[in-house]
Amino acid sequence: MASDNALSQILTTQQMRDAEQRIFDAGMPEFDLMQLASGRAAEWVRRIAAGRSVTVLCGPGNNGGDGYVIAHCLQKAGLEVTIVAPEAPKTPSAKQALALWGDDVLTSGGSVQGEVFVDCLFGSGLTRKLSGEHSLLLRDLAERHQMAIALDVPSGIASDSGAVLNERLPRFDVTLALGAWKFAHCLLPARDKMGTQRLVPIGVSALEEAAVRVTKPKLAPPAFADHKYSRGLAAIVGGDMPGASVLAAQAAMRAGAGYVKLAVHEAPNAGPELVVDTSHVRVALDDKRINAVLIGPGLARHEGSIKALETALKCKGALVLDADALHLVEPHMLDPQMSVLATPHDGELDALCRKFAIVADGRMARAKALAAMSGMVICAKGPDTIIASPQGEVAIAPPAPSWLSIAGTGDVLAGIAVSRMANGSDPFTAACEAVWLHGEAARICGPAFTSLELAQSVGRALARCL
Ligand SMILES: NC(=O)C1=CN([C@@H]2O[C@H](COP(=O)(O)OP(=O)(O)OC[C@H]3O[C@@H](n4cnc5c(N)ncnc54)[C@H](OP(=O)(O)O)[C@@H]3O)[C@@H](O)[C@H]2O)[C@H](O)CC1
Ligand SMILES: [K+]
Repeated sequence: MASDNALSQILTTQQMRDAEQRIFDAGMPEFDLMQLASGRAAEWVRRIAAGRSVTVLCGPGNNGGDGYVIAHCLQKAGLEVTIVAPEAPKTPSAKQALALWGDDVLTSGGSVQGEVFVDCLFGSGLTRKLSGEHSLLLRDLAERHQMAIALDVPSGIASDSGAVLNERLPRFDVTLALGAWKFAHCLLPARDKMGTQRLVPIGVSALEEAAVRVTKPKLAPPAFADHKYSRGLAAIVGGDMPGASVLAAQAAMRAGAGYVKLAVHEAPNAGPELVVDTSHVRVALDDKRINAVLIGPGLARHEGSIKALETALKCKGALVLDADALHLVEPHMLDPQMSVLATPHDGELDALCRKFAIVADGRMARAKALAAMSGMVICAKGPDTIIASPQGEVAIAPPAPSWLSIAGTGDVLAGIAVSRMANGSDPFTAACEAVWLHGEAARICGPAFTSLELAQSVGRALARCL
């Protein structure tokens, strides 16, 4: 498992430096690590270039040092290579790398006509926005080549926040992350600049406190002796707009729970496979066998909804709060003994942060602070979904199809999550599993699907995790 975690962990610049330091302390000289990292990155560039000429833009730090080594490896492999370096190397390893290259270096890019461009101007050590001169050089070279590859982090992007510091930065076709993922590889707007991403492993070990990328969960089929209650009973509380809770239930039935019950005051037009309980929500939820409850999708916001939410909160078990429930819940209503997962989109995250008096910059900081303050696991959903636990764990979803940007997909996500929690997953694990299954269901659907089709694909997504 440790090696799996090392490949999915997301490190800050400081954590990356500490990890490198541990490698140096274990006896590897700094320049050897640069040669190892750059040699492996060069192999990616060589395959992508497929015989085409390569231009490498080198900066003054170790990202630039990597560039000189990559250029050297590619030249040795027989490719035509040009280096543009507006500044001389400053670090000892970058100076050694220039010496290894030992050939001409252009200080401006005006006359360069290559086919594949590699950006090694700045990487994780970028501390401020690019100067006008650097920004223009980068854009100009990227535009004059057929394709652009960024080494580690594209220049002009803040590694720890994913902020894009300059306007009109190029969009890269490929980004090669060195040693570990950085937050910029996972968060918008940076991720949108990076094209296809590949991780170049260099032997960094797994860090217990590191954030991780959500990876495919390993799920088990039901045991031979299992029955519907041992697999988990999930109750979904519907409201004035029952369509949303039907979508959640359709997803929940395919995500692991053995029994999904929809509690609504009026039976919706749904298939015979769905168990609908139209008794009062107090009666419907008064069942000790219920393992997890979802409330929020289609609930509406009125006195009756608050009563339903209070009833759900009295169940004392596992709870998923979504949509309207996130607007209705108040800090004093939450019992610290409960396992609660909240699945807010950006507007709902804002509303929750106001209620819990959270003041923090950026979605990740807000999700982490809200989780710590409220005791809930927060799944801040969006194109770069962030999952944060009260204990400080953080997971970020890998890219999912942009076709998910339709109404109803949030209801499907909440339905998967409550099913996983009824099946026994803790809220943080359930959120990671749900996010992965949701993305995979969208990939199975292909372009332009409905939310019901998405819910109906969850079973096939789950099959890929067995
Ligand atoms: N991940 C690994 O295990 C390895 C990574 N390597 C590579 O090293 C870089 C990080 O190298 P580092 O030297 O820390 O940083 P950079 O090369 O990104 O640049 C830092 C230098 O640039 C100056 N700076 C910062 N921002 C700007 C700016 N906007 N304009 C001009 N200059 C800037 C900074 O100095 P200041 O004092 O001026 O701030 C530094 O001189 C990582 O990305 C990998 O590519 C290694 O190869 C080993 C393995
Ligand atoms: K770079």
